[in-house]
Amino acid sequence: MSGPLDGVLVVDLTRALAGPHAGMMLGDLGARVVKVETPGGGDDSRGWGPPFVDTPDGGRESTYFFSANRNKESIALDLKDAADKAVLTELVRRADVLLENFRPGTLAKLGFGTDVLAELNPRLVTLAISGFGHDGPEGGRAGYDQIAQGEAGLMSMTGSGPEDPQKVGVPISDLLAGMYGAYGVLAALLERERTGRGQVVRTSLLAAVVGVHAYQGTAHTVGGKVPRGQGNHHPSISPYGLFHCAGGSVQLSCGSEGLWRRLCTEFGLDADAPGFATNGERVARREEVIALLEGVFADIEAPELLARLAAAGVPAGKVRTLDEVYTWDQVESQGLKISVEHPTAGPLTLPGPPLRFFAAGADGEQETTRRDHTPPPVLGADGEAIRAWLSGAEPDGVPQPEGDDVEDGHAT
Ligand SMILES: CC(C)(COP(=O)(O)OP(=O)(O)OC[C@H]1O[C@@H](n2cnc3c(N)ncnc32)[C@H](O)[C@@H]1OP(=O)(O)O)[C@@H](O)C(=O)NCCC(=O)NCCSC(=O)C(=O)O
Repeated sequence: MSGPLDGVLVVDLTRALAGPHAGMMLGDLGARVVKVETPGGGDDSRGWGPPFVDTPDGGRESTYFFSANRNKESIALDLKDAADKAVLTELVRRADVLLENFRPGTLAKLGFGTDVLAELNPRLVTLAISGFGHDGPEGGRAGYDQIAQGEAGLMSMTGSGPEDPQKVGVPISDLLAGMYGAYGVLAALLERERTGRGQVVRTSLLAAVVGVHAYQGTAHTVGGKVPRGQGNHHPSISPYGLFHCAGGSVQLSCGSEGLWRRLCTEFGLDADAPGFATNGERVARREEVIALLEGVFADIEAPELLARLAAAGVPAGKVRTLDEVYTWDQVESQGLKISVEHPTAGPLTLPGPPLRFFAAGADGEQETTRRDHTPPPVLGADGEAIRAWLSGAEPDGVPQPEGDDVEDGHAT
């Protein structure tokens, strides 16, 4: 047992980041994920770099590819070739889930439209990720994260102000589309338990960003505002943001009046001063609040300031660079750093899965989180074993999901 999705077979036709991230999440949960790649170059992201890791055979592996493909097997299939299409057909018959993030219409052109997939395997759950939706006035439009972050409004709310739109430092629309996609897949698998039938789940980079507009969305749809970038301060809470101090800066957030009072007590300020006593007043005077606090913090070094904020119980922290994140013992303690041995690139440290599982009972809690992570695959490395498995001539040692007897065109 390697996770809650043990025995689930996922055929992952995705490339780049959005779809592969969904596949990786399902693999983290214990599903067997078979990644189907184009012969020759494979997943486009295998060519995205630097950084690359040089391998002893004179090749190289992309660290970008490593970010979204742990816990997967790889088979190279030319989906424009009849024999390779037959291999995919056999995989689809056995699969529980199929993932794709082609331009809408591409998979149908390759001979695997949703009608064909449903006929091959009525229990199949298909996740299709597009740029902007499969239908609607701009249905089928191609998309990459950069475009989606702009088109879905995220860049207009990020940055120091209206003249300075900024994208988030990671391809967040891809990652969210992958996450929403995996979440949709899990719901469809649950529904399949009741109905016996799979279904097609669709999301997009656009939907993923709109799905997290949160209070900025309702500030517009209900409040009539058009939120713009406000740098590192919050539009509706004060104080909440990045504050300069002696030789650096710290972040702090007072999301309740109690926290504001604790902050004021610690630094000798009057929490009830006219114009500052309520969050609404402080938001209206955000710049004055920032100036007041930065005046007090001007002579206090960041480590001392953080210690005082922690002692006062005010949520606070620093702005870490990734070298500081990955050497932080708290990150390690949460399983957020894993080690795998890559067949050509050698030992790799990778960001770890964000979910942990615990069996809780009278004896306490026992962690059941998957630990047997496998490295991102070399292109086509598992092709021979997968073909042998599909043909029934499985050599010893080939991993096989539980319950893979094929009945009525689906895995049982
Ligand atoms: C990413 C894309 C813009 C790329 O556009 P395209 O290059 O036009 O991709 P397509 O999906 O249409 O596929 C290109 C061609 O490759 C062919 N193709 C693909 N796989 C195979 C295999 N295995 N064998 C043979 N041929 C193949 C496919 O049939 C098409 O052929 P022809 O039809 O003959 O040309 C689009 O796929 C897209 O909008 N996807 C949905 C949104 C998404 O996931 N975007 C990437 C997020 S990652 C990201 O933004 C980031 O990391 O940053």
